[in-house]
Amino acid sequence: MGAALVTRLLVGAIVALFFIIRIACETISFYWLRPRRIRMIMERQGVRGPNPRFLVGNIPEMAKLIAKSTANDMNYVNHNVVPRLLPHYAIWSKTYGKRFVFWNGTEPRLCVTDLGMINTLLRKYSMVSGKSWMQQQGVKHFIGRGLLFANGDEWYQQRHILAPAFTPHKLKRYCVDVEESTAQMIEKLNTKIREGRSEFEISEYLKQLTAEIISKLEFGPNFEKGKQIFTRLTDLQRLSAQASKHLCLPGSRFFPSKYNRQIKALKGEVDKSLMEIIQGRKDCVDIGRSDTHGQDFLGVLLDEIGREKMNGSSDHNGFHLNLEMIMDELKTFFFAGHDTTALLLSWTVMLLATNPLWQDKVRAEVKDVCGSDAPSSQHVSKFCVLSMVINESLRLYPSATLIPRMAFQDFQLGDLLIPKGLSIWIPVVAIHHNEELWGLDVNEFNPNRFATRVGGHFLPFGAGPRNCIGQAFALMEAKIILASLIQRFNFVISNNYRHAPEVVLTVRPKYGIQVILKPVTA
Ligand code: HEM
Repeated sequence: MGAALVTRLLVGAIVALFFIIRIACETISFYWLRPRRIRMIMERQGVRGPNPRFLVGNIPEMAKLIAKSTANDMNYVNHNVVPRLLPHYAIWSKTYGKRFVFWNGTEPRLCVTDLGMINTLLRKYSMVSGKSWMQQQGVKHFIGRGLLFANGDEWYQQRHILAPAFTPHKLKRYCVDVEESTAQMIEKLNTKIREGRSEFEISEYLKQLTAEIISKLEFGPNFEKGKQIFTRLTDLQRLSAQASKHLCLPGSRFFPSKYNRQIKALKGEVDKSLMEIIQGRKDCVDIGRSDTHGQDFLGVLLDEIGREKMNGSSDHNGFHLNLEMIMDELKTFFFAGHDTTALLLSWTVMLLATNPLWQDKVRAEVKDVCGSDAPSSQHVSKFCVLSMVINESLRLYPSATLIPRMAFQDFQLGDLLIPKGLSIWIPVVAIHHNEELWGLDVNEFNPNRFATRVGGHFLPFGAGPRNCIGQAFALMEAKIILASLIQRFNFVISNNYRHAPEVVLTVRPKYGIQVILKPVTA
């Protein structure tokens, strides 16, 4: 009896020791050996960069540079934003050349601006590269395993399941919601003007508008509840944005720190409310109260689960959608689909408010195309000048400053061997402001450059199979909203506007966009 107990204890101790040694080895490999190996491989190929510090890499240096470059507003509305938004890129690309490696904590990141390499990476290697562990950890509590952060086969199957939600027929349907919500916002603005107000912080209105629209797209009749949930999700996004500061230390995500506790509590609250909507919609069909899950995005996803149940198998190579994943997709699409579009609209209003000649040109086009009708999906394809203006806005202020990809296996990219575990960063905002690609007026607002097709150096929606799934919808939505605004109002930039773009996941105006609105008289 005694001997058996001792044997069991001994076996237990050996197993525990085995696991401790394994975890220690994995930690050493992950935090030290692997990064060292990647650094050596890249140095052998002549790619260098700033020296990283243990565990924190170049994060403190980047944080310091950004704090300095964004400490003050820009002197006047000028669009030379790269030294302000990516000061580390501006300095390191001068010191180390067009491609260099820097370290986000223990994650090595190769910065690449060569268009041939970018094209190959985004188009050819979409299955063997993707979002890194560090990035996934940063958004784990916020949007989880939805399309934006999924990788490999899981990403591929999700993309195929979600594509039917963005057919031209569905987009037209969603536009009815865009038109309705825009009309309501315009009415709100008009009421305030009638009450005597003339200055508006327009980006706040546009954020609320796009949040309402994406909530309608996702939840249809349940959109008001969806909107409330998404307010909490925005708080969660703000907390998650600080993740890189909190994830450098090994195991830090397990510490019961104030940050970790706050994030978990908020996530619990958001998930519970979302699950109530999802389950409610599903129950209606299960108990026979309704024979359809609905035409909205949630309906498309629940239909997919219903189809799997009926067929008894998945059409997607064994990949199964479940309610948890639906929740992650709903959060992902809210995150990816409302702030980005609101920012496009806000920057475009700012650009038109500071370029009255272009504002007049767009207004004349809207009058030509729509007459006195409210802009709608049927007008969208006829807005040529507006399209050029939107593209120029996306060039100067792309919501996504960077497109990241981590290599999941070794592969050849141009003349470089990319080792497994190396992250590749495409600095979109720097490419969009590159004089060699765009000409001497690169930092000026000149929509005429989009009068003809531009090449692979215009990347506001990414490229290749992993490009933005919502691109067509975002552009339709933006055109309807901007055309509606410009049809009804003249906008002039207010003296209170402070030009201070900053990056908080996306490129945003630090103090909003203050404009003076005057109703257009016929
Ligand atoms: C002006 C508005 C928008 C901009 C500038 C934008 C930009 C982007 C970019 C650059 C990517 C690629 C990210 C990468 O390759 O890592 C992306 C992906 C994505 N976008 Fe958008 N987006 C916009 C609007 C939308 C809208 C309206 C939706 C949804 C309704 C949406 C949903 C997504 C999703 C789900 C992905 C991930 C696609 C995948 O990985 O397969 N986006 N977006």
